[in-house]
Amino acid sequence: MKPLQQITVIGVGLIGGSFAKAVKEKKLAQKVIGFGHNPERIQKAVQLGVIDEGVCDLKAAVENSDLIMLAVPLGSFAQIFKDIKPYVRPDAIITDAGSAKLSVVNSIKDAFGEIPRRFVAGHPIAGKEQSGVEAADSDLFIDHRVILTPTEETDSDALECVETLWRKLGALVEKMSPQFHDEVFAATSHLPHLLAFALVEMLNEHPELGNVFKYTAGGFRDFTRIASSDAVMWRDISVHNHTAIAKWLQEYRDYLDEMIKLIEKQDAAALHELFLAAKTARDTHIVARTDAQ
Ligand SMILES: NC(=O)C1=CN([C@@H]2O[C@H](COP(=O)(O)OP(=O)(O)OC[C@H]3O[C@@H](n4cnc5c(N)ncnc54)[C@H](O)[C@@H]3O)[C@@H](O)[C@H]2O)C=CC1
Ligand SMILES: O=C(O)C(=O)Cc1ccc(O)cc1
Repeated sequence: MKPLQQITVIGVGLIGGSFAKAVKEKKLAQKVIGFGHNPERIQKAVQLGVIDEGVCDLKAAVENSDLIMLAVPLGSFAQIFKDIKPYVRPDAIITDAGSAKLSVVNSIKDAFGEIPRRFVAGHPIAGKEQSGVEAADSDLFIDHRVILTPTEETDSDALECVETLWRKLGALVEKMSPQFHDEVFAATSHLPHLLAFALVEMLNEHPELGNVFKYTAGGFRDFTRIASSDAVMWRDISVHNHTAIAKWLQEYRDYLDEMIKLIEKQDAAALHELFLAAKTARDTHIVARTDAQ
C-alpha cells in the first residue's frame, strides 16, 4: 500500500469518527480531513482529536484526497456522490461504510455514469446503538469483520489498499458480492433491529398496561438494546435494503405463525425440540465464538 497523504471522511459520526480516529492514531495518513455541514459539530470532532481538520466546503474536502470514506446515513449517499464527482482526483479511492451495499453501488453508478474503478464498497460489522462523534472509538473495529463488496469493475490495487487499511485498524476483512451481502445482513442485522423496534413500540402502544417497561428484566434489555439505535439510520437501511428485509420479515412472520399453532395446541414436545435446536445453534456459533463479533 502506497503511503496515504490525505484521507477525507464525509460524515464524522460514530463510524466515520471511529475510522478517522483510528487512522490518525495509527498514523496511516499524513492528514485526516472531516467534512460536515455544521461548523460547530465539525470543530467538535477536531477538539475530540478525531480529525486533523474540519471542512464545510465539499470541494476543499475532497480535491486533494487520496482516499474518501463516506460514513453518512444511506439516504445521503446519492446526493454526495453527485456533489463530489467534479472534484475527486481520478486516482483517488472512494470507499464507504454503509449497512447495505447494492443501493450504494447503484447510486455511485448513477452519479458517475459507470461504477468508478477506484470505488470499493465496504461495511464494518462493528458498531453500537449510540451515534455521533462523541461515541467514536478508535478500537471499534478491532477483531470485527469488515465486508468488502467489489464488482468486476473494481481495480485490484484500490481493493488491496482498502483491505490493507482495514487490516491495519485490526479488522478481519472478507469479500462477497453486494447481492449476497444484502441478503445475509438483512437476516442477521437488519431483521433483529426491526424486531427490537417493533417489540418496544408494540408495548409502548398499550397504555392499559401502565408503564410496562418498569416490569422488564435483563432478557428484555438484551433483546431491545438495539431499539435505542438511530432512527434516521434505520429508516434509511429499511428503505435501501427493502427487498431482502421484507423477505426475511415475512419468513419470520411465517415462523411465528407456526409457533403460535404449536403453543395453541400445547405441543410441548415440538416446542422443546424447537427451543433446544435454537439453543444448541446459538451456544455453538455465538456464545462459543471468540474470533470476531
Ligand atoms: N451505527 C452503527 O453501528 C453502524 C453504522 N453503519 C453505517 O455507517 C453509516 C454511518 O452511521 P453512524 O456513524 O452510526 O451514524 P452517525 O449518525 O453517528 O453519523 C453520521 C454522520 O453523518 C453526518 N451527515 C449526515 N448527512 C450528511 C451529509 N449529507 N453530508 C455530510 N455529513 C452528513 C451526520 O451529521 C453525522 O455526523 C451509515 O450508513 C450506517 O448504516 C455501519 C456499521 C455500523
Ligand atoms: O449495536 C449493535 O449491536 C449492532 O449490531 C451495530 C451495527 C449496526 C449496523 C450495522 O450495519 C452493523 C453493526
